Amino acid sequence: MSVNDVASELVSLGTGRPFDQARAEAAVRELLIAVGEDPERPGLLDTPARVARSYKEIFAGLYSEPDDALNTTFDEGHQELVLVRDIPMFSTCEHHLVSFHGVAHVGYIPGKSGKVTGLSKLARVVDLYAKRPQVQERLTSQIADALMRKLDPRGAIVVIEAEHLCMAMRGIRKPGASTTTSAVRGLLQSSAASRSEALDLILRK
Ligand SMILES: Nc1nc2c(ncn2[C@@H]2O[C@H](COP(=O)(O)OP(=O)(O)OP(=O)(O)O)[C@@H](O)[C@H]2O)c(=O)[nH]1
Ligand SMILES: [Zn+2]
Repeated sequence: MSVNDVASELVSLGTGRPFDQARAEAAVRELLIAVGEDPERPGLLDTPARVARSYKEIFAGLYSEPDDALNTTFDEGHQELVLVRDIPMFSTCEHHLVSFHGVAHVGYIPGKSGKVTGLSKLARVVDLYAKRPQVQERLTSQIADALMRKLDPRGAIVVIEAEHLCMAMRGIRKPGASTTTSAVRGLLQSSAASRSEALDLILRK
C-alpha cells in the first residue's frame, strides 16, 4: 500500500468510534431542554431514543468504509463510458446538520482491462459517502476519488445537483435554489471531447 493509499484511507474513514446510542439520546434530551421544550411531556418521551436511532442511520457512512462498495468488479472488456444518472441522494450539511438532497450522476470510462463494477455499487458508494456530515463539494470529490482508487478507470465524473434545506427553511430562505457540483478525473478531465460527451448525457433531460 502506497503512502497515498494510506492517506486516502485515513481521509475516507470516520473517527473509527462506534455509534454511541446513550450519548446521542442524552444530547437530544439536552437540546430539547435548550430550545425550551419539556422532554418529559408524553409526545417527546420517546423522541431522544428515536432521534438517536435516526442519526445512526443518517450517518451510517461513518461506521463503514464506503469504498468497499466497489470491491466487486468483473472484466467485461467495455472501454466506453458507463453512466448512472439521477441517483437519489440524501446527505447532511455539516454546518447546520440539516439535509441537502437531490440527485447524483456517476460515470466512468473503464481502464484498459475493461474492469467494471455492478451498477448498484455506484449508487451504494454515493449513499455511504452521503451518509456523513458533508459539504457538497467534498461529497462530489470523494465519490470520484473512490472510483479512481477502486476501478482504476481511464476517467471518472460525478455531478451532484442538490437543494440545501439550510438555504431553504432558514437563513437566506431561498427554497428551490439548486447547487450543482462536479468532479472530473483522468481522461474526463484532460479530454474536452470526452468530458462534453459525458456532460451532454448527464444534463440531457
Ligand atoms: N460551499 C458550501 N457551502 C455550504 C454547503 N452547505 C452549507 N453551506 C454554507 O455554509 C455557510 C455557513 O456559513 P456561516 O456564516 O458559518 O453560517 P450561518 O450564519 O448559519 O450562515 P447563513 O446560512 O448564511 O445564515 C452558509 O453560507 C451555507 O450556505 C455546502 O455543501 N457547500
Ligand atoms: Zn447548511
